[in-house]
Amino acid sequence: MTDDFTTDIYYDDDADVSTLDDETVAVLGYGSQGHAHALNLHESGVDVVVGLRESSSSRSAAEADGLTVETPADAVAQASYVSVLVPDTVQADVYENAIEPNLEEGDTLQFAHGLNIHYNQIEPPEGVDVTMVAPKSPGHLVRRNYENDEGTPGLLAVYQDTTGDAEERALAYAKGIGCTRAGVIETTFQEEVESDLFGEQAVLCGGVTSLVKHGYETLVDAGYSPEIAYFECLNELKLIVDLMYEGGNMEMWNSVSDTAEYGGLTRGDRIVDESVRENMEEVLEEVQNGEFTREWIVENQAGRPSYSQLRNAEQNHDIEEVGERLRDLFAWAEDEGTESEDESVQVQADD
Ligand SMILES: NC(=O)C1=CN([C@@H]2O[C@H](COP(=O)(O)OP(=O)(O)OC[C@H]3O[C@@H](n4cnc5c(N)ncnc54)[C@H](OP(=O)(O)O)[C@@H]3O)[C@@H](O)[C@H]2O)C=CC1
Ligand SMILES: CC[C@](O)(C(C)=O)C(=O)O
Ligand SMILES: [Mg+2]
Ligand SMILES: [Mg+2]
Repeated sequence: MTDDFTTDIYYDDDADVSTLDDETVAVLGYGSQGHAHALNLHESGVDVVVGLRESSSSRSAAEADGLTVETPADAVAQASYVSVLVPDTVQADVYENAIEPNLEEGDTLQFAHGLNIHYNQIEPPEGVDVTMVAPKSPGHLVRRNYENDEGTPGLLAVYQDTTGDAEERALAYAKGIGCTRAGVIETTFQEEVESDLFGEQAVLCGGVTSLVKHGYETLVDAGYSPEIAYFECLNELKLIVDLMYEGGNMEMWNSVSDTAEYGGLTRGDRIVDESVRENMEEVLEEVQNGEFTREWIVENQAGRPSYSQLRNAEQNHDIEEVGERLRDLFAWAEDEGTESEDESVQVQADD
């Protein structure tokens, strides 16, 4: 742990995976986060059981990876530590039907995102610990980083500590999935949920795709070739962000030409201007006052009509088709799939 920051940050030396010796960890779900947590914990020496529906399409993958698979209810019944890694929208239902009836006093109920606890969709009983270990990364990279002996930063929060060991146990889990290699920041469920929802909506997922599409459309509508617009506004973004990731904005500014730096510094704030900042504040308020989560719950209850429509529009945007054709021609292009797509990007960055 270091004292240099505004909050506690934990590293490998602060955690001990053997805290979970003699315990079974149930990982519910084998999707993006679930497969990464289950495999990383398993390879860290933790006894893991994966909880999946009988009909689950992920069952064969988990079994092929050498893991024991049970139904969610049976997995919880066998375990003293339950990691809830099914989608946020089904967690309340899975909790009611499979988790709550099988929880025992002293068990740990853990999340990778605090939405259902923070917005009161799940109300855990007294007598169990409720914690969160939230990797700040897509699950496939949590797995890849672990396999490469690297770590993934994460957040840790304790919502309810009845055993007195909640923090120590969550730290052991965080080490088991590789997060303490990179640093685990102590937080609260509220701070994790609100900052995560804001970040993915305004900057990381929503903001950046919108910026890319607007840039691409502006060039194509002005008569430039879609291929050039794709490389300029989407492909090169990864290379620019790699520099920001490695050394902050200054490393990026130092690497690009003076012309790019002057143009960016004088024009950037004209694009993302004060009105964008006001929009960001509105989006944050909708997260804080629960409006976004209420909307998302109703959208799911209605069968996701808007979500499906928006997803189709995104899928049918020209930039997808142009990008697919171009990526197929990359020298390192591999078979389809998240792993191979991730690989291809990595090779490009290393070049
Ligand atoms: N995606 C990410 O990288 C990140 C996610 N998180 C958080 O991690 C948690 C998990 O998210 P994520 O990994 O994206 O989830 P996924 O959508 O990838 O989870 C899919 C898995 O959940 C199973 N599942 C779906 N519905 C049910 C159900 N009703 N009952 C039992 N199992 C079910 C699926 O199996 P089946 O074949 O049965 O459908 C599959 O194994 C969420 O809280 C999320 O906010 C946090 C940080 C990043
Ligand atoms: C940025 C999206 C994320 O919050 C994540 C990968 O961290 C998510 O919910 O998937
Ligand atoms: Mg998120
Ligand atoms: Mg996130």
